[in-house]
Amino acid sequence: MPIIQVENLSKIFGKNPSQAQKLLDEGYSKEEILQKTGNTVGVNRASFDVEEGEIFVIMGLSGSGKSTLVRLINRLIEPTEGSVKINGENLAKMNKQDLREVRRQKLSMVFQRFALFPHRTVLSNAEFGLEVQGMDKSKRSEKAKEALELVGLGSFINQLPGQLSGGMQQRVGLARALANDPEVLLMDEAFSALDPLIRKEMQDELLDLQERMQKTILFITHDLDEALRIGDRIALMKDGSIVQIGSPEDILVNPANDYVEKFVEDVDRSKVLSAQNIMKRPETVNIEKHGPRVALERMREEGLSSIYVTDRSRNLKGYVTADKASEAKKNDIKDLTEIMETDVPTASLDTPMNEIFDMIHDSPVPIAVVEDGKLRGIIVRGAVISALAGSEVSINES
Ligand SMILES: Nc1ncnc2c1ncn2[C@@H]1O[C@H](COP(=O)(O)OP(=O)(O)OP(=O)(O)O)[C@@H](O)[C@H]1O
Repeated sequence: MPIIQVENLSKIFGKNPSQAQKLLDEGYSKEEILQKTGNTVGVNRASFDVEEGEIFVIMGLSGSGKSTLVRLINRLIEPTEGSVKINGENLAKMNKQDLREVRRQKLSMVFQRFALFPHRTVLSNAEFGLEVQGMDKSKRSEKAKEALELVGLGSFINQLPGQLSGGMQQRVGLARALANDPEVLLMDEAFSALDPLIRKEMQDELLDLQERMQKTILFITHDLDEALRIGDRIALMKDGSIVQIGSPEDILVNPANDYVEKFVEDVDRSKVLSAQNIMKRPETVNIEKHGPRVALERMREEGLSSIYVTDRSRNLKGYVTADKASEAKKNDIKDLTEIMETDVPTASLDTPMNEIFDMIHDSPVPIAVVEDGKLRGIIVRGAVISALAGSEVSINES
C-alpha cells in the first residue's frame, strides 16, 4: 500500500469555496475565479500516491499551491474536497489526539529557515521533537546524537547554531526530523535558502541518506533542477493543479502539455537523460544463422551502413559494415566472423547523455547499449543531438 494517498484534494480560500470549485470544474481558470468570486484556488483536485522509500517531489512556481498541498497533507488546514490517507488511514476522520500522533510518528517537517533555537546547542536543537513528545533525557540524547552522526555533525553537538554555516544549520534541522524516526520526511523548500554549492552538497547528502535509510521523502521545491536531480517522481503544479506526474526522464522526454514543455525547455538534459531514454530498437543479424549476404540485404532494406551481430540469445558479438559485407559477398565468404569488427562502442542503460555525446562524436557506428552482455538498443547520432536540443525523441525498448 502507498504510504501517502492523496485523492481529489482541493483547497479553495475564501467565502464560497464550493461555488468556486464548481466553476473550476466547469473549466474556469484560477484568475477568472478570483475575479468572479473573490475566492483563491490553492489546490485543485490533486491526486497521487507516494510509495514507501521514494523521493516524491512537488514542484511548481511561486503561488502554484505547493505549500497549501503540504499543509493539507499534514492537516494544518482543512480541505475543501478530497482526502488524504497516511498508511491507509483517512486524516479527516482523526481526532486531535490521533492527528498529533500521526504528525509525530509518521510525518516530520524540515523547514526552509531551519527553525532552530539560537540559545540551544546543536544537540538540544536536534532533541527538540523528542522532548516535546516527553521522551526522557538520556534516551532522547542518544537518538539525537545518532541522527546528528547521520548528517555528519557528530563532532558539533555542543556548538550553538550561530557558530555553524547555513548548510550545517540545515543539517541540524534535518537531524531533528530524523531523530523522530518518522515514516515520511516532509521537506518544504528545505534547501532553498542555501547558496548553490552548499545546496548541491545537501542534495547529494539527502540522496546518500535516502540510499542508506530508505526513508520516504516528500520534497517541495520551486527549483526545476533540484526536482530533476533528487526526485524519483515529480508532480508539477500550476495554478493549484497537478499538470504532470512522472520520473524526471518522463517529464523531459514526454512533457504532458505546452506548459511543461516550455518549463523544461532550458534544462541541461545531458545531466538527466541516459542511454535508455534515447536508444532505439536495433536491426541485427544472427551469427548462427546468417552470413554476409543476409547482412547486406538487411542493411540495404533499412538504409544502414553497418549492422550489429548477435547470437540467438541476443548476446552482442560485433558489427559488420556494408562495405565489408559486399566485398565478402563478391569473394563468396560465408561466415560473418571473418568480416566482423569486435571493437564495439558500448554504453549501459544508465550511461549519462554527456558521456554518450562524447562517445558518439568519433564512433563509426551507433553506440550499442548492453546489459549483461545482451544488446538492448542502439543510439544513433541524431537521437543524441535532438535530445540535447530538447526536441522530440523516440523511446524504444528492444
Ligand atoms: N491563507 C490563505 N488565504 C488565501 N489565499 C491563500 C492562503 N494561502 C495560500 N493562498 C493562495 O493559494 C495559492 C497557493 O499558494 P501556496 O502558498 O500554496 O503556493 P506555493 O506554491 O507554496 O508558493 P511559494 O513557493 O511562493 O510558497 C496562492 O494563490 C496563494 O495566494
